[in-house]
Amino acid sequence: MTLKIGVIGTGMIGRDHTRRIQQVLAGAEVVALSDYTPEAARAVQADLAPGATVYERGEDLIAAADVDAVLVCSTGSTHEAYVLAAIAAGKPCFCEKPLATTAEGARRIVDAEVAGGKRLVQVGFMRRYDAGYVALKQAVETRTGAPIMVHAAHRNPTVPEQYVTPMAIHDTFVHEIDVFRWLLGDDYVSARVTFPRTCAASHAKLRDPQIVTLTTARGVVITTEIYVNCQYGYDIQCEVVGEEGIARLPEPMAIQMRLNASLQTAILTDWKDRFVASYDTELQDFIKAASAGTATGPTSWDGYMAAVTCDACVAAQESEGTAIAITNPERPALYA
Ligand SMILES: NC(=O)c1ccc[n+]([C@@H]2O[C@H](COP(=O)([O-])OP(=O)(O)OC[C@H]3O[C@@H](n4cnc5c(N)ncnc54)[C@H](O)[C@@H]3O)[C@@H](O)[C@H]2O)c1
Ligand SMILES: O[C@H]1[C@H](O)[C@@H](O)[C@H](O)[C@@H](O)[C@H]1O
Repeated sequence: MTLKIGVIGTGMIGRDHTRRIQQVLAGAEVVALSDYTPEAARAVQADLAPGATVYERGEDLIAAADVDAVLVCSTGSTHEAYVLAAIAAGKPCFCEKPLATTAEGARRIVDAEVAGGKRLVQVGFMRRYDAGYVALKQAVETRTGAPIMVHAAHRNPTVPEQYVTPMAIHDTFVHEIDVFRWLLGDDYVSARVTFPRTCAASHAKLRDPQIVTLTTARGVVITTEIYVNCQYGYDIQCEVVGEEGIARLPEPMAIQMRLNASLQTAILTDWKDRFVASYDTELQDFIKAASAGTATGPTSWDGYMAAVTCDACVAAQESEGTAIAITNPERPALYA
């Protein structure tokens, strides 16, 4: 059976996911497209999915009889309503991060999915599918002894002008928030943010870089440098210090060169290249589960816990240097 997918939001990532479904992955085809700007959907239709129907409204795409499953790739603030509509229609739904822009919104999705009694939502936290993070998790679980500290960095070369201080949490650090919960099998109890001096490449509404310190329920302290104007490349670093040893996230594969009296390897500059294989694997996983009428991978609960943690981190930005407590509500049995 070929899973018939509808894609809502045909901007950068909606286009890229349509390409991978149409040209890379097995078992699915894009039969419907929708975007707030219909020309954007029609452009993706022309380039990648000539057989797809273009809908002016995402709600109509979700309701369409020939759409088996939905990808929500629109602007973050629109995710909640579309995911709730997909759950109401009983259709599996892959939602790009964030699941919702508020913790309350993400909780409404959790409650709707729990009320329906089965998993229908996968959140696009693709790092869990990255071969390097999978190997790191295995090393932490079997080799390093119990983790004590994590040192991490999330560096982007530049960001657009409209990127402001809280986005370093909601848009960027949200990946670390999810992947460290998964890596350590632990939840957060507090967040603190400190700001070094702002770099010259930034602007008045963006304090960059910043350092976020998360503490987990088991007492692991995670420090992450978020530096989104680092200039030199797209660089994701992570080192876990355990009782018996240290495990480090591998660098992306790169040819090592001996040239002009120096030893060189290139550093990637675009997040799409850094995680290209993980996007493929996460969506193939979605196709497999959705073909069986359900969902797998990162859950609505993970999306909700990420939103709760984001809120605490933004509060921590606003009260620079102060630890903000994070409460962990009881996890519903559906996400055990
Ligand atoms: N997992 C990742 O690494 C990753 C990477 C990039 C983006 N994202 C997420 O994907 C989402 C989209 O990001 P993007 O970079 O493609 O942004 P984008 O701005 O390129 O595309 C967003 C699209 O959504 C459309 N849109 C806006 N409101 C809409 C509505 N109500 N209904 C339908 N369409 C609507 C816009 O017209 C636009 O075409 C964001 O939530 C972003 O955080 C995730
Ligand atoms: O939307 C992007 C994307 O999620 C990248 O993975 C992240 O590195 C960027 O900071 C963010 O702006």
